[in-house]
Amino acid sequence: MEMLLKMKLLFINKFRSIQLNNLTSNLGFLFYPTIKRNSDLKLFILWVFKEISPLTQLHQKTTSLPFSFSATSFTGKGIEIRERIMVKICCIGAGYVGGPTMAVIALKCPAIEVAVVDISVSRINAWNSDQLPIYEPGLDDVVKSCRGKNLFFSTDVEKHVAEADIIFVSVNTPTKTRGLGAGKAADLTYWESAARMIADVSKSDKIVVEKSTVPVKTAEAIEKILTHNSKGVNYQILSNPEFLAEGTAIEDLFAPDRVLIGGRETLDGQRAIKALKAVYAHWVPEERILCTNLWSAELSKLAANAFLAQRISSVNAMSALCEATGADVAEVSHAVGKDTRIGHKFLNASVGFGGSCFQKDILNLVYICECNGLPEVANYWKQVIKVNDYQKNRFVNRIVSSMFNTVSGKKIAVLGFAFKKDTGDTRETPAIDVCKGLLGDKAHLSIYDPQVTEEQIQRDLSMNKFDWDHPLHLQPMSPSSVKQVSVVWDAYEAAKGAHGLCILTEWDEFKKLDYKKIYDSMPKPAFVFDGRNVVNPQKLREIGFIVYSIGKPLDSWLKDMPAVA
Ligand SMILES: NC(=O)C1=CN([C@@H]2O[C@H](COP(=O)(O)OP(=O)(O)OC[C@H]3O[C@@H](n4cnc5c(N)ncnc54)[C@H](O)[C@@H]3O)[C@@H](O)[C@H]2O)C=CC1
Ligand SMILES: O=C(O)[C@H]1O[C@H](OP(=O)(O)OP(=O)(O)OC[C@H]2O[C@@H](n3ccc(=O)[nH]c3=O)[C@H](O)[C@@H]2O)[C@H](O)[C@@H](O)[C@@H]1O
Repeated sequence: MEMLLKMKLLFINKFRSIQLNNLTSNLGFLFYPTIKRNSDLKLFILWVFKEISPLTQLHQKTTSLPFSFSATSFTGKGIEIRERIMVKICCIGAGYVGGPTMAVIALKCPAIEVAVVDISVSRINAWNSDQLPIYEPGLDDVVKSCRGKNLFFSTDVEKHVAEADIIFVSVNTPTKTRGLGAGKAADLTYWESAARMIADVSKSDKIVVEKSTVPVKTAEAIEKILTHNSKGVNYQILSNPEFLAEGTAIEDLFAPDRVLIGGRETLDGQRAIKALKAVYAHWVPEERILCTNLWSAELSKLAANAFLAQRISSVNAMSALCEATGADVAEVSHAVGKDTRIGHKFLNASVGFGGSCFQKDILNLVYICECNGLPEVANYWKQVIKVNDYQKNRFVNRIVSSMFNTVSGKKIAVLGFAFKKDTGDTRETPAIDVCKGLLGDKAHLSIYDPQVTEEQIQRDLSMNKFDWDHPLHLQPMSPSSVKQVSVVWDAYEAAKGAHGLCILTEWDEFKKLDYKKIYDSMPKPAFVFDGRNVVNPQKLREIGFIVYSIGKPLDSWLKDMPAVA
């Protein structure tokens, strides 16, 4: 059969059963790969656009899921289409989530134009420079391969929002520090202002996607803001929470365990889900894209973080018992994790979990439980945070009590400040609480982290709790620096002349340090407090150190000392 006819038939068959409203998204997402490979492309495209254009115009007028169209252009031998039916995505919030997720969408979907916008000029400038604002393995390559092609970073928030078909909102959702729910509830100020701005500037229908982690039922509130200010524009709200972990963000985005999309159970809601699903379907296998109702998607994100944090608090609670009994927490978690029902991941005892989300999201969950009259459930989850605080306090108390009950005037070297390895992020890092605890006992700290700057460490140590979770320009600008803290760029320099050395982040390089050299540079007795179980305590004891490792059998020096917070 003549190729052109074949293609027309294929086209007609393929789209016969599809409603007009879905036609264009299907054209864009499904059909393009087929026609791209055909030699009769030019004639076929002309046919499609002659016949289909009127329909697409109609589509734009009638559907609640608008898609932008650009003219096709033919180059060279008439084979290549440079521009075609194109979806435009805009992401509000160019942070740890917005930046990497959008970069990966742009990489995997060359047909989609992605604009990432932010009110922070310095952040956007950094995204447009060689020095990206966040450190994340693999991110540079992804950004470099799409930036300026189909990935753009801009402060022109309103323009990109107005042009977009799908708007992701990935702004801060900090813990409230004042008023109703202070210390627990999520502060939705930034979300609300983003929603109001979307309503102000939108002239065409939009799919608005919750990417930030938000309380259950936020979509309802957002829907109200948008529809009450809609000026005839239709909005569909989807919940598409993000599960990436920092340090492995690109890996996680390339091969997610699952992508979760929640939407309304109406026809329009289901269409919106389909449109977003089509974006992820470019690289995520169909069975990994889970579609649910809105509230399940919103709650699943809070539940997932709560479950993960709960595992860490469980193993950390065990670590205290190990120290009291002579058991070794690494052996216990290995034995427990061998049970396939439990699994081995996320069972590493530590000085406590950190990061921008676990604590915030559990507090948020606790607040939601309380508001729904479920105090027992709220208390259950609250305990996860209490154990985490206990673990950090216990660590500080171990240091102070080992060193003759005072660290006043003593130099303590701190290795690692980020909340985990392979990131420069310090939000809610346990290092802040440990350092503040030691400073409270008048220690002098010499801190080294391969990815965290002096300015950041000083800010973190002088900022109030939760102040960090706001756009940069709204954070306290020049907090006074803490005098007993120096920040150095080498672990050996940090340790020189220190009475004790504590390891607070599990950077690989801390495993390979020359601890004999370090020992020789320290006054005696020399102590190592390993909050991440990165060193071999036995080897260090052979050098001469007094060693405390979380959840490991205690050094004889520590045995009679008070252990608990
Ligand atoms: N960091 C992480 O690994 C993960 C974070 N999340 C959630 O994603 C959300 C964002 O988190 P991050 O990216 O870490 O935060 P972030 O602080 O790195 O980024 C948020 C960005 O939003 C911008 N912003 C705030 N209000 C704005 C507005 N009205 N218009 C334009 N830009 C605005 C800020 O300037 C900031 O650059 C939070 O809800 C968080 O809980 C979810 C999964 C993982
Ligand atoms: O919502 C979020 O922000 C994200 O929170 C976590 O990701 P992240 O905080 O980047 O890093 P994790 O690897 O989960 O580590 C969190 C903290 O727990 C600590 N941890 C982790 C694992 C473990 O076994 N023990 C332990 O102490 C880490 O050192 C770190 O301080 C979740 O893993 C992500 O799925 C989620 O998307």
